Amino acid sequence: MTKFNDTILKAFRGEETDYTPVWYMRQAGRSQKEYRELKKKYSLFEITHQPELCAYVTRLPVEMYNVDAAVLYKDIMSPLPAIGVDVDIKSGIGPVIDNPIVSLRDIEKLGTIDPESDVPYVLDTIRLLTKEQLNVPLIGFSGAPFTIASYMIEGGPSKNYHKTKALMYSDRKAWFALMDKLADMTITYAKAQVNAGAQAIQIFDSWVGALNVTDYRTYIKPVMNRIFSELRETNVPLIIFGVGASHLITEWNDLPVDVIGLDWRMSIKEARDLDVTKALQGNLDPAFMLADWEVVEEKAKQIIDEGKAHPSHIFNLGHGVTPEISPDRLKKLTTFIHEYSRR
Ligand SMILES: O=C(O)CCc1c2[nH]c(c1CC(=O)O)Cc1[nH]c(c(CC(=O)O)c1CCC(=O)O)Cc1[nH]c(c(CC(=O)O)c1CCC(=O)O)Cc1[nH]c(c(CCC(=O)O)c1CC(=O)O)C2
Repeated sequence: MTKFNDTILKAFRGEETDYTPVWYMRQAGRSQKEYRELKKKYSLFEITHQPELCAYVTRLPVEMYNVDAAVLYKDIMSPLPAIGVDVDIKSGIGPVIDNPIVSLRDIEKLGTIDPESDVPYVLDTIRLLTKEQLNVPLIGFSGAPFTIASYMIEGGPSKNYHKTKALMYSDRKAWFALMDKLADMTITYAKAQVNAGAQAIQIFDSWVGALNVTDYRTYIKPVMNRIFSELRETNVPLIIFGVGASHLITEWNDLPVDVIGLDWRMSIKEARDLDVTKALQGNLDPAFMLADWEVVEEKAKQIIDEGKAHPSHIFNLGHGVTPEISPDRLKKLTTFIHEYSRR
């Protein structure tokens, strides 16, 4: 195995690096033909239950693109069965929950996660990857309470989160009970990933941008503060990410996180101009990946240049790699970022 490359961990911690490190959300998955072949035989959950296979899927983009980190292949819904939520991932739809949460009674029935007995395969995959296979750090992750709750309440993906917001606005007791249960799950699950070997944790609050700032402060910020404060004990870098959440970025800057993941709606410079002090991750609009290479290169240069002026920057897309994006493009972009950013 070649020497372990910890560049991205330095960038996560806000230290200057020799070049801009890069990883891509959803770098493992449907954009790769090897993955699509596997999916003819196995579902996402079937892959994640087999550590050797799951480690292979996780490693594939690292080997193919030379990215600076691996991200554990699984879904934000993966821990839900452990707390008693029956979830299925349906092709072309996404996560589906047949018995959505409607009341405090449903919330009180939710259990707690014991990672060693409930998701041993996740921990085994991490051990395999970090002890034997990877020469770059492994990023573990968990969904955040609002985003997970939105699937549990809506029963699947949603455009407007009306049922989720209705519960939040009308039954504070139920809402905070749900946030607390999901926070406990997130903390226990993320800590177990670190204990097994994960070297950074990203918390996906993908859909929290649906809330305004005042409601974020009232209904979400306290629970996010608790999650990150407790995860600080692990000493690994902590990343927060959300889509369409630029209006919440100064709220996130208050949280005990190391890195803020930006989607494409706000530039790195605009974030810095708001006095955001954390390391920044992002933020090429995945749509650019379908445009002519010259266009991609020009936009990537701008992001790298703005990132260099910031204490620390990690290149990523503004959201996950979509199935249409070609692996050749991802490889070319990774090489370009590494070469162009070298100091
Ligand atoms: O069908 C679709 O287009 C996506 C369906 C979907 C899934 N989870 C979901 C959604 C979105 C939704 O419906 O709300 C729900 C889901 N999963 C996830 C997030 C967080 C986010 O992306 O903002 C979310 C919510 C937000 C979002 O999807 O944009 C996270 C996720 N899914 C997954 C991974 C692991 C990985 O990519 O290595 C990761 C995390 C790490 C990372 O970003 O790299 C894997 C995953 N989940 C899923 C799929 C597709 C189906 C499959 O191969 O069986 C796949 C594989 C792929 O993306 O190609 C299912």
